[in-house]
Amino acid sequence: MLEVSALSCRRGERCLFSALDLQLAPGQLLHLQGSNGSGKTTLLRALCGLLHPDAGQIRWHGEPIERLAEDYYRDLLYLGHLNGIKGDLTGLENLRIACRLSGQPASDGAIAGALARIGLGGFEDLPCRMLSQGQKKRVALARLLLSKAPLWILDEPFSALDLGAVALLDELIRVHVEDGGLVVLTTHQALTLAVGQQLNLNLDATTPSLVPSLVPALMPGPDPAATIMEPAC
Ligand SMILES: Nc1ncnc2c1ncn2[C@@H]1O[C@H](COP(=O)(O)OP(=O)(O)OP(=O)(O)O)[C@@H](O)[C@H]1O
Repeated sequence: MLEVSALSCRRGERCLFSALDLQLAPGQLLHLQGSNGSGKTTLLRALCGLLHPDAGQIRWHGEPIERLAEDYYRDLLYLGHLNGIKGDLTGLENLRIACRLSGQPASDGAIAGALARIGLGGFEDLPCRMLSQGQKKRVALARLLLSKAPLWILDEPFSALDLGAVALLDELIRVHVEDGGLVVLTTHQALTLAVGQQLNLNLDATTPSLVPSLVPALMPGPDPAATIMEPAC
């Protein structure tokens, strides 16, 4: 169980969100939405322990994440929107390092298998700077196939992907949630993915609130013409 209580975050002079409460249980997905600059990445980084909130607490299985430290990071797979891919390394080398750093080393055979499944068979030994944006994204997403972490935090995982890769990622997320995993993700698009237990959180709301949704889960997207509302910190 991931629990957020009374979380507040400022960046510069702006209060991005305040007094935010949420709970995510095994087998649930949280779709985080909001306009550009509303604080989605900030919230994800706070959930990963990469950024200290101004107030509030984040607990994993009842323990504050800063106390759990490595025990929390072992349970967490975070894919940021910049992919975390080193251009001078091959896909295989990038994944070998990422798996080791996450405490779950993978064999080269397993990594090559994951790259093949994600549509990069034959590209394993190419430096990633020579891959297209979508192919780099696929290298990063191959970590989903190699990780045993129950909690996936994914920042814009669908960006730059073609239709085939979107369908594959939909499937990976759906199976993970059905198997009792937890997923927090951001997208600017409506989510086509259908999972049984989906929550939506829109940071554009003055007081962000959690909305459980039916399947398929579609929340109205943010209105680009809408005035940006400042939550009170
Ligand atoms: N290091 C920083 N110092 C000051 N302000 C920052 C910093 N990082 C981000 N911000 C500001 O915090 C706000 C929220 O940024 P964030 O990246 O969380 O938004 P987002 O909702 O993920 O946006 P997008 O949809 O464009 O990716 C932005 O206004 C941004 O300028």
